[in-house]
Amino acid sequence: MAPELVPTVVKSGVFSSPATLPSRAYVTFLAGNGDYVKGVVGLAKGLRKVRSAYPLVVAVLPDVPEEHRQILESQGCIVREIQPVYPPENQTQFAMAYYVINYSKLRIWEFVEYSKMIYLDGDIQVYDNIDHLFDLPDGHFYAVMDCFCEKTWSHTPQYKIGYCQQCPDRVQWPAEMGEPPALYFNAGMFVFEPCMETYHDLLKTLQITPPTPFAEQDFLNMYFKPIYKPIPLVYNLVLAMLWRHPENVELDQVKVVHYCAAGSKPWRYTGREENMDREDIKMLVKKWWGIYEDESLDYNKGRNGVEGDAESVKRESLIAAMSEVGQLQYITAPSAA
Ligand SMILES: O=c1ccn([C@@H]2O[C@H](COP(=O)(O)OP(=O)(O)O)[C@@H](O)[C@H]2O)c(=O)[nH]1
Ligand SMILES: OC[C@H]1O[C@H](O[C@@H]2[C@@H](O)[C@H](O)[C@@H](O)[C@H](O)[C@@H]2O)[C@H](O)[C@@H](O)[C@H]1O
Ligand SMILES: [Mn+2]
Repeated sequence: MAPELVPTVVKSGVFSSPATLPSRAYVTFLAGNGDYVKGVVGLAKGLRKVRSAYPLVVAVLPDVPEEHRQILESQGCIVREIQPVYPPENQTQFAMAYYVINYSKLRIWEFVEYSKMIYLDGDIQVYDNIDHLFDLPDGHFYAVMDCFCEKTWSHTPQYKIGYCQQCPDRVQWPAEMGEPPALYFNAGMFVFEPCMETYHDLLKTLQITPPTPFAEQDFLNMYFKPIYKPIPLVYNLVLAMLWRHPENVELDQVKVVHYCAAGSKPWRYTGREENMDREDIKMLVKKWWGIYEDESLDYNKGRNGVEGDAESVKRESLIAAMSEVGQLQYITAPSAA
């Protein structure tokens, strides 16, 4: 009988036991009793397909029904209930009502049992392993730059003059309009460090910040501007880039797709909205469904769909997380025979 391989972490003076491993996790946000839960199930299965070493935490608002929470737990998600976060009472009419609930995303800064987290919207799918982003240097806020060309931006000066950060030379920012807008990220995906001090300061700052059309996305851009670092577009393809800036997109290199364009949510896709009849959109929606419907990707199923026991699943992700530390060595356990 082959000796059992037992992983052990070489004592590097940093991690003496699994309990002190740097805990990392993906996190997403779920509100309401509607169909976004399908997006989160798809995301959980997509992360499993790319064999991520880290769990997916789902921050759920109180209005997410128990049935949906159980579906997520059955897919291996860690479900954490959060309370809503509202912007200052007297001005909510300025934020697109649809987006107001997204301020509740700010609760994820209190998940301090994790040293580093990658936030992903529920309408995002991960098609290549991006665990390496957890190794980005601490002290920064990493996210992909957004695009200003969709009608959703028609309230902004940059939209009015046709300026976009994705192609700053197409329409020069006129000197008479002062500084061009600071680099602005899409808040559907970002790498951050939970921290109670930051969390309390975020909420305190929010209470004196009038809501704006892109709600928590605008707020996060303002708040993290000093430490924001853009990361390549392959980590969050905002679909509008395909028709607004095709010269910036190499679709076969894209690791993360963000189904945020109107009509692009795969679980309610009809193909009738503008741009939704494009071949690349149809391919990306089909790709999302391929994962969502793949039963071999259900939790506790092995690579070939063979039932894997929960222990083996846990050990595999612990080994992967420990190998992350780069201190992992295998020793052969004494033969039991
Ligand atoms: O009814 C809703 C609306 C939003 N969300 C969550 O909030 C995120 C941000 O909303 P959305 O992705 O629709 O915004 P977009 O990226 O399309 O602007 C979603 O991905 C979900 O994770 C949700 O759970 N239920
Ligand atoms: O609450 C505001 C939202 O703002 C962002 O979505 C926008 C942004 O991507 C625009 O650039 C698009 O034009 C637009 O369609 C899209 O809704 C985030 O994706 C989402 O997570 C959330 O923060
Ligand atoms: Mn989104």
